[in-house]
Amino acid sequence: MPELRSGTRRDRTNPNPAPVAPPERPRRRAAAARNRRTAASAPAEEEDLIANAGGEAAGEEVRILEGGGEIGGGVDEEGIGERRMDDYGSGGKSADKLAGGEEEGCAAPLPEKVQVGGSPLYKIERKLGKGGFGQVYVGRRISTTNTNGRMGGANAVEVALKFEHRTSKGCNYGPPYEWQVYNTLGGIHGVPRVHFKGRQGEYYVMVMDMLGPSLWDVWNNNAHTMSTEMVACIAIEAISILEKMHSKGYVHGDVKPENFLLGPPGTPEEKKLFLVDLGLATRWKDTSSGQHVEYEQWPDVFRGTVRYASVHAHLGRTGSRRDDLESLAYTLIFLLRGRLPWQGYQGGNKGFLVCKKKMATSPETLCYFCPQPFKQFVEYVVNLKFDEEPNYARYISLFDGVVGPNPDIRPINTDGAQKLIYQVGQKRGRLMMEEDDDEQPKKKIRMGMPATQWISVYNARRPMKQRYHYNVADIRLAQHIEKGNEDGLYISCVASCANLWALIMDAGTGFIAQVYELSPHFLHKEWIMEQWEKNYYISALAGANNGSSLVVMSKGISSKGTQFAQQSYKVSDSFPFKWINKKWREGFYVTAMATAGSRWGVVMSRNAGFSDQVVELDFLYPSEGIHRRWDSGYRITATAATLDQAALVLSVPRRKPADETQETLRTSAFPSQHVKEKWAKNLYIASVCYGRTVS
Ligand SMILES: Nc1ncnc2c1ncn2[C@@H]1O[C@H](COP(=O)(O)OP(=O)(O)OP(=O)(O)O)[C@@H](O)[C@H]1O
Repeated sequence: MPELRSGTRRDRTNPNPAPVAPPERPRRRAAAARNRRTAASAPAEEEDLIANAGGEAAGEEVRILEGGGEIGGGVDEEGIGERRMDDYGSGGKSADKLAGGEEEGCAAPLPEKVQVGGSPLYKIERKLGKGGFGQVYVGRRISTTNTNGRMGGANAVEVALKFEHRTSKGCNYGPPYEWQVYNTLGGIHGVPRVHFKGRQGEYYVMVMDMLGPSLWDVWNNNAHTMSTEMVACIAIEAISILEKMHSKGYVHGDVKPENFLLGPPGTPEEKKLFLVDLGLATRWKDTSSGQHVEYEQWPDVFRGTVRYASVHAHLGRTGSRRDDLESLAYTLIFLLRGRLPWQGYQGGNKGFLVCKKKMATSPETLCYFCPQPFKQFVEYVVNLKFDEEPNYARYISLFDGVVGPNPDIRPINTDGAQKLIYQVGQKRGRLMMEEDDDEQPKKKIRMGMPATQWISVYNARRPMKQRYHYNVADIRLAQHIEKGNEDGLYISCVASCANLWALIMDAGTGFIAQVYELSPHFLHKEWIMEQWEKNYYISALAGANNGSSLVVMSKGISSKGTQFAQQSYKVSDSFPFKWINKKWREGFYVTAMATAGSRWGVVMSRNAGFSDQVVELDFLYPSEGIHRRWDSGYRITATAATLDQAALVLSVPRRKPADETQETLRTSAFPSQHVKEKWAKNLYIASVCYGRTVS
């Protein structure tokens, strides 16, 4: 198991942000819960209540009911629809990292001389740089053994010595995790070679090839500018380095200007590009099976550097090849334009605001004033799927027109890229990549145009009566609910749009009793606790933009439905994933969810009838994630959305339904007509919410 480093954030002397170092991600279930560095931005917590009900009988599962709501959107007058049993016949189926270094209060002084793992003896000279974990110094060889007097290689007169203190979080389990990665990647195209490593006193020391300035240094020393040709050459060569790294099964995980170094000045390698700092590298390909690693999302886990991280990394998705390329795209635009649109955010929710801005910035806006190839590159990489193989050769060829035709006089050595283009050309039986004829046109995301919509989810059920009401004002709620109850229907979901309610009532809930309350609070604790005392549990809730809420609490039938054994809810200013994660470990599952304005309300219950649960959270409808989860047996069981984000909870039911069909719809108006079409196919609304869907 890889050890990963972790620590707390601190500012660097370098004005650029350093990576955030998260604590270990908890293991939720057997599948691929790898150690991660996580960011800890605890949301403002307001409620965390538990109802401990004594022994309600548990039988079969009750469908979990949910609702969500948001403001905005054009809505018309109140509507109602009903599917009766006789409608369609009855035969149908239904950071910054903290290094052990001098300024951080780690008292251990660096040794004056270093000799580790059979290396020559080195005298420590000037400092080359410092990151969140390590500090890097020049080591000058003073022993005379094994020397041929030349620079470079294991016998070099000057080497780079990377020190990590043994108490640094990255060394919790022994030597730094980065060492393992260097074992595989050290010395491949664009990665410096590590010659010796070992522990000396309080420090783990890695002896590596000495390199020159970073791209950030070059940009900084050149009045915060860099020529288009230089950046295009960097693009070309960096893509080829990433291709090589990826071909070895790794993603770098922290691509940024500070981690690209040039060779030492005055040497034949001074124009050669290297990528360093492999402390966040992870495998995208499983070593033994050769398969792509499993897709996961842990919305409170962040790895990398906020400014350059991919949107997927912000959202806690498993790192894959696309993330390095997206970070490279931001690196290039930064070097070219001197600034990225999401710089300058501060405060506890900086990560959220930066990610939101990244999602809201179209490639056109990001690359305004940049030559066309940069925009095309951004467009390609932000549209890559989780396990999609990037077309590296094609990306490289985008920059052909921006760099000079003679590779020998380019500001950056592009040998690696030329080799790659040549190899791919050979493989394909042609020399260059003009095409791609075989590429399907893709639906573009991140158009910089946010939209809010209804998200409705439909499950296959045996024919039953279901009824919906939408655009319901507060005062009309009671009469609809009473009428429904008279007809033998209970509320299964609620939602809100523009301070009006949507109400789904049906005959298939399995409830035996139900109460509800419309309250000006999100949520009304006293009332909920009173009902908990009477063994009612929250079965659906919705919040309006004005802060009011509609909470529905129900009792289940023991012979037909599961009665929750315990329930807990939380209201918070950001999506409370940390809390959800904690509750998962205590045996709770999300059973209802809603939003009021930008606040989230999440209800979790024990004995919920699920064997596993995941969350998909995004700044748009997370289509790719949902399809992946569907393929692995999850079904959406709760939805909610704010104006910024949509969250979908997907669960594996303990009892598999006879028909697992589930469909979703996104519509700008309440899907009144669509619902009828779904009913005709015995698909019934299982969840509905209104909020952010596309951008
Ligand atoms: N081989 C090298 N030759 C010259 N300078 C180097 C070398 N390796 C690292 N440096 C310098 O030291 C700095 C810190 O190194 P590195 O990024 O590996 O440390 P880190 O603590 O893992 O950093 P981070 O906080 O980015 O994770 C680099 O930005 C670079 O300036």
